[in-house]
Amino acid sequence: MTGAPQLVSAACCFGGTQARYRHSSAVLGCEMVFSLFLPPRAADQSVPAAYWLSGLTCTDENFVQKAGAQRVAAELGIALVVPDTSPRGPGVADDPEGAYDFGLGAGFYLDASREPFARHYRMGDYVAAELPALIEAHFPIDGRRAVFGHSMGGHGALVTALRHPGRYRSVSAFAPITNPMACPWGEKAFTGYLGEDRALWRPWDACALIESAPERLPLLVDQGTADAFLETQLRPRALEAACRAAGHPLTLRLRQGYDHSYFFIASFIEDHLRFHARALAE
Ligand SMILES: N[C@@H](CCC(=O)N[C@@H](CS)C(=O)NCC(=O)O)C(=O)O
Repeated sequence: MTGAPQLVSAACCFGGTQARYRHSSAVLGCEMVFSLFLPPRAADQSVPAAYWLSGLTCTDENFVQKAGAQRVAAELGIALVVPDTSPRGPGVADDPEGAYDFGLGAGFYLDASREPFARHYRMGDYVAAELPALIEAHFPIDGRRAVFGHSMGGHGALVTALRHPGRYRSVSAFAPITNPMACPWGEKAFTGYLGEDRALWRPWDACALIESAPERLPLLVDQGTADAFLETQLRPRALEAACRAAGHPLTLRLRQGYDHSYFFIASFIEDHLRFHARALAE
C-alpha cells in the first residue's frame, strides 16, 4: 500500500517551505523520497503543482538545490514536486556494471517489462498516477498539474503528458532526449527495461507518440547549442520533424552557448514557470 508521506526535512524558503518526504511506494515496491516546495499561498488555499523530472544521476535534490525555481514559484503560487529518478533500496536491480545511464538514477520514467527490472522499475506509473494521488491527498494541492524536466526527465515530461491526455495542463522540457529509440542512452535503457522488440518501445518514445497523439498539448523546449549531448543523445531536430509531420505545436528555442548543466536550467527556469502558471490559471 502507498504509505502516507513522512517528513524528512523542511526549511523556510521565500515565505514558503522546501521539504523532503519519505513514503512507501506500492507501485515501485520500495521506499521513495521526494522533494516538495509549497508556496506561501498554500497556507490558506489549495495550489496547482508542477512536477519536475530530473535527468541521469540525479535524485530529488539536484533541482531544488541548483535550479533556483523557488522564488518565482513562490510568487506564482505553484507547488514544485520533485521525485527521484529511479526506485532505490535493497533488492532494487542496478546496471550490472554500475553505469550511470541505466538502473539506479536512470529509471527513464517508464514501466519496465523485462526482468529483473519489471518488479521495481515502474517510474511511468509512479510519476503519472501514484505520486500525484499521494500529493493531492496529503497536501493543499489540487488537480491542476504541469510537468517539466531535464534530459532523461525532459523526455519523461514529454512522454508523461503525451501518454495521459487531459492529466496535465502544460508540459515543457530542458534539453530533452527527444527520440530514445534512436540514441545510445535510449537504446540501452529500452533494451534493458523493455527487451529487444522495438514495437514495445514506441509507447515510451516521444517522437513515436506524437504521430498519433489524441491531444495536441503545445510543447515548450529549450536546448543549449553548446550541450555536449546535443547531436548524439538529444537530437531536437527529430522532435521538430515529428511535430511538423503530425501538426503538433512545438516551440523549440535554441539557446546560444548554453551547455547541459543546471546553469542552463537556472537561466531559463523563470520563463518555464511563467509558461506553466499561465496554463495552470486557466
Ligand atoms: N555523468 C554523465 C552525465 C550525467 C549528466 O549530465 N546528468 C545531468 C542530467 S542528464 C544532470 O543533471 N546531472 C546532475 C547535476 O548536474 O546536478 C557524464 O559525465 O557523461
